[in-house]
Amino acid sequence: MNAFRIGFGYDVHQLQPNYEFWLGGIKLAHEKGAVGHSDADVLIHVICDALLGAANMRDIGYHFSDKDPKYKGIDSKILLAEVMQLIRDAGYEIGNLDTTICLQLPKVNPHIPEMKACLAKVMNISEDSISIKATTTEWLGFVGREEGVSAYCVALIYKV
Ligand SMILES: Nc1ccn([C@@H]2O[C@H](COP(=O)(O)O)[C@@H](O)[C@H]2O)c(=O)n1
Ligand SMILES: C[C@@]1(CO)OP(=O)(O)OP(=O)(O)OC[C@H]1O
Repeated sequence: MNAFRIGFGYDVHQLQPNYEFWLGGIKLAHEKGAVGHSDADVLIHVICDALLGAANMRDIGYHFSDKDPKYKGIDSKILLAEVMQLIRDAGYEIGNLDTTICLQLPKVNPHIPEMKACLAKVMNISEDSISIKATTTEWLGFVGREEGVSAYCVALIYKV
């Protein structure tokens, strides 16, 4: 049975002062931002990894190397659009995505509708296909110490 395939993504980025905080395609106002070679949008990165994993097409760093100056500071929405092209070129469409952001502060719930609208537009899928959830880690670990943000995504894709 090859019609439906699932994929999983996990990623972490450091949080530091004087960096922008891009998450789910939008910029959050916060005293810390995410550090990476790209804009460090951890939610988009896990979506890319889950989709690539579902299609058995390696991972985000395989396609967009963090050693390549071409990707320095790049808007992760551009990478997501390229991943969607790879997935569709291989004959797949998205079933649904379910994601969890692990972040102590700030609260992201008020921003989730805007993130969903943004991602749905980039991916050309319905907002109903994208679930975004958030949790703190109750002040425990690197997330709890506000040293970093992590995220998880599971994705279902199917052959069209
Ligand atoms: N950065 C975050 C973290 C959590 N939320 C929302 O708050 C709820 C309670 O968080 P717990 O970690 O105490 O379970 C959580 O279910 C989310 O709805 C958030 O918006 N932003
Ligand atoms: C996105 C890429 C490329 O700019 O860089 P980062 O922003 O460092 O992100 P990460 O998830 O660590 O690795 C994937 C890289 O391909």
